[in-house]
Amino acid sequence: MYRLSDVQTHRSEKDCWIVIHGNVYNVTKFLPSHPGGKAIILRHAGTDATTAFEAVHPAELLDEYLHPEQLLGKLEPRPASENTAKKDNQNANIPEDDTPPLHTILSLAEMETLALQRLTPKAISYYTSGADDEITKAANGTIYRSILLRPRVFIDCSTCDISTTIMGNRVGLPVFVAPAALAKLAHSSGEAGIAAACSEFNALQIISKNASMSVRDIVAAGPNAVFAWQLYVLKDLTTTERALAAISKIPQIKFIVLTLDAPFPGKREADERFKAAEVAAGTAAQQVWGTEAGLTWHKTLTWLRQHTDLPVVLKGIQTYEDAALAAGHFPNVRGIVLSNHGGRALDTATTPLQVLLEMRRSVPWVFETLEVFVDGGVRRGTDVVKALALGARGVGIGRAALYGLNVAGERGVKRTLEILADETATAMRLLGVNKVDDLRLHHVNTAALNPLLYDDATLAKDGSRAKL
Ligand code: HEM
Ligand SMILES: Cc1cc2nc3c(=O)[nH]c(=O)nc-3n(C[C@H](O)[C@H](O)[C@H](O)COP(=O)(O)O)c2cc1C
Repeated sequence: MYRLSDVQTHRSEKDCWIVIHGNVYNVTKFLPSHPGGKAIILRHAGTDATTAFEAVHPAELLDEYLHPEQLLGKLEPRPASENTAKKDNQNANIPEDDTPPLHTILSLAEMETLALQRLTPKAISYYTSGADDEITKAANGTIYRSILLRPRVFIDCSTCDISTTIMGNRVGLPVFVAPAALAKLAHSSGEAGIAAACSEFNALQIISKNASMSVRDIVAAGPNAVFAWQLYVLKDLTTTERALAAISKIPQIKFIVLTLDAPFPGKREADERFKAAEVAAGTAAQQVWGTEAGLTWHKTLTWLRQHTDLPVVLKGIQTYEDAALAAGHFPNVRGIVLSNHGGRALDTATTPLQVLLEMRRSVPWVFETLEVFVDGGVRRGTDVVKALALGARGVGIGRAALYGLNVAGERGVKRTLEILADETATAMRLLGVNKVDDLRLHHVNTAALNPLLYDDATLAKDGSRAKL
């Protein structure tokens, strides 16, 4: 049993103790490998960091990342009046009463503008940043504007059904919430707020491996939502295997999404600058990455099959060759997400929409074998119908959900999904389409993008499959 005064004497980089949930931890060795940087932990060194920790992390993370010997023992209970736990106001928002009536927010762009006025500087640098010059981040969205829609007339569109299925699960709309870490930086309701909003639409939420709340709490908040769980394979495989075993006991999780486009962190300068400013005396902020960089097709997918019976979706596919490799070879792989991590990983990488078109051109058979999803830059219902017409089964939003969450918690995400659902239905009606499956290639003119597509003439001619 330790007293707080004992803990207070260990507050340096060479000797750092913190208290979380009444337990005293020696985190000295963990400091350099903390993915959020050492500075933020050092700010709480020698204190009770429970409030700060809970503001961004679920309790499970402690067992996952810290070794048993780093748990030193219990903190002597103190009367509530003496509770010195630091109140961390890093996630403080402008009070929600300042939020305009949500029905007056008409577009995702407006929601984003509002969020950017409210989010803390930390959250802005973490959420908005893209890699390097943010060329891919911007292109993900602008590329949708190069596709023109081809509406048909004299088609009865008095009804319009935007529901569909994703990996065999009925969902109320073809838009899903992509996995994004640390939703509590946007709003205290965190990923549970997103789940509750998804529940209203029977929508899919893919829960990030780096969610700020426990998966059980998230799924409990969304009784009518559909859930998948996103996986980063950690360097410590046993820890990942334990996490997969825990997930398999949560029946609401319908499939696993393995993210592949970030084997190493991208250079997100806005975020690095923020972290550097947090670090004392100009010490450079290190890039820290806890995920395994040595994943390969056979080794990793065979290993994964041994640890989960759930279908697997590969996220971060960025070429038609990899789409082809994913199809047909591994029975557990049933889907792919064309994604470049919202422009957060490799800058100037191809946009998901181009990859979708390249797949149509070079490996159209993949659409019969796998469910294909896209994410990145989706802001309008017209974006959604374009991706669907080209063969995507569903379209993900990342930042847009976090912005809605920031503006008004669950209600803000609900409004975000409502805007996209309404815009999607309007676009379908005006195109002369009354159900999702009727959106077809002839509804889009993609000619302007032809010069921007990767041209592998040989493969296109003989139609041969990419080799493993
Ligand atoms: C001591 C146990 C802790 C563990 C095991 C831990 C673990 C992690 C992990 C795995 C991430 C990665 C999330 C991502 O990349 O998206 C992360 C990020 C982060 N952690 Fe911790 N953490 C700990 C303590 C703390 C404390 C005490 C704070 C204080 C507020 C904190 C604040 C953050 C923040 C703000 C991030 C954001 C990541 C970023 O800026 O890139 N963590 N932590
Ligand atoms: C703040 C933030 C955190 C993210 N965290 C994850 C993550 O933990 N796992 C993952 O697979 N993708 C993550 N992504 C990528 C998203 O799943 C998605 O691919 C991307 O945000 C789509 O682009 P958009 O933000 O333009 O919609 C994150 C994206 C953002 C913006």
